[in-house]
Amino acid sequence: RTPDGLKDVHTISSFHLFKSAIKKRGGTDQMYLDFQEYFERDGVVKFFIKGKWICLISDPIIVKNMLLRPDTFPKLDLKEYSPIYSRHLGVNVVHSNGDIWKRYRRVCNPAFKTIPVHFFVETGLKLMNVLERIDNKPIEVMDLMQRFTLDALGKTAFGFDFNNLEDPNNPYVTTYNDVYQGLIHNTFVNIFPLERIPFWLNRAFKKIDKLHNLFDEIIKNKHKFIAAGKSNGDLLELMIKACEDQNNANLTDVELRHNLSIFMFAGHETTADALSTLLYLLAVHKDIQQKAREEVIGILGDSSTPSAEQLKSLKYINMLIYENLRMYPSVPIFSLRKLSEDLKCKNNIIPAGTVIGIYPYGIHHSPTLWENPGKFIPERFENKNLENLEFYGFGGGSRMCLGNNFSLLEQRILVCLLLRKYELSLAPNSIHKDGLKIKRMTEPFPIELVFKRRNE
Ligand code: HEM
Repeated sequence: RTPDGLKDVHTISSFHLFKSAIKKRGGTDQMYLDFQEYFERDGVVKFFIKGKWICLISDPIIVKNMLLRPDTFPKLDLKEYSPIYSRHLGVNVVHSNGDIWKRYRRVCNPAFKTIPVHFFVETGLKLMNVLERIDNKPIEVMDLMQRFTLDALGKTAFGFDFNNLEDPNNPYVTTYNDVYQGLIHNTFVNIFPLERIPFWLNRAFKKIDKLHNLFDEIIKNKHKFIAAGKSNGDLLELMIKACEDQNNANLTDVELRHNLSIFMFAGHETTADALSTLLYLLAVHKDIQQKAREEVIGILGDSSTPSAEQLKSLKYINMLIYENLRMYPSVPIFSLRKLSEDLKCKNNIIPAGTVIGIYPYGIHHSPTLWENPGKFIPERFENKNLENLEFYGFGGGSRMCLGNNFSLLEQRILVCLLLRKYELSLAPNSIHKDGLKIKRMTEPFPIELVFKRRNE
């Protein structure tokens, strides 16, 4: 039954959600089109999932206010949402509140200050080797980007090589994918109440525990590595060292594991999706692709890989990255929050206790906030202060993305390497020739691109 306070908020029916999942028409773009009238008029719609009413908020003023007052709009305890998420991610820096969150941030912040860029370059060069072997034939980029970002994140987060680019079927990758593709990012698991079936849940827990064993082993080895006086500069090492600071409370190995798991959760698919849609946009906007290439060649000169200084100067590439994230925000719904007080949203008063999801797609595509929101126009971000734009690709306020610079660097490096060497175009007869077709949430149907070697 709908609670009284939510009666006037428009409902996306469970049948609609089900139909979207089955018909593979569950993209966040289609959801916005189907319910744009209500998002624009009320700034909120609701749906029922995992035994809860969830309100999706797209009103920019309310969203700004929510992000500036995290104590009034705390994150939902994962235990209340899903046993699977809770088992894998525990209490971590994304889903915690108050003092626990502050304690985690004190340990994580210094780790993200010095990002070991060379790992991105090394992994990027490995990806170039894969492309070299393909030789002008169409290749599916979403899979390729997933493999690249997993390898890059494994190395930068804990100095571990998943080797997904060279050997995608190795047991580490399979163990990881069993949890992420099979459970965490699986639409059916997220829509249907499978977690209520004890047999199914037990099997899911076994897969999660297997991945935990791998992470625990990595943490154990890292302690030994540091004790031997060695250094690699990855996030795990920097976090362990930050714990040694007297002002920081020590994190237990389980807390370290929960936070490393959330870095994988928050940083792998997000960057892979962003890179895939960006490469697609470059492939279909040849003029923009050429302008971006000219910037890369102008700044890099003869060097084949970018230095940290050169990366800072890539202004146009940065604009492309932001505009891509505006059009295709790779976090389509922010981590859920629970209202600690009633919330007035235009004509509705949403009662305290309601679960809320911030919906950036609705803000980024609102015709009242952006001119021609469906068009790829990187110049929107030229000389603009991001705070003055209704842009929430990386969140906002004190809970803003901790890995935004990490991801920006990773994306800039890969775009540089690719544009310098290849000309990108959409494969002939692509289903995306009249616009990107999204299958579920932010996941497009496979995108085949041709990487044609340039005559330098
Ligand atoms: C294109 C890539 C990425 C996008 C679009 C993105 C987006 C976001 C967004 C929207 C939030 C805010 C969520 C909320 O308020 O509920 C967030 C938070 C966060 N992100 Fe990212 N992210 C990306 C990459 C990464 C990477 C690579 C990492 C780490 C390796 C990372 C780690 C985090 C963490 C730890 C938080 C939580 C911060 C806090 O609550 O204190 N993200 N991200």
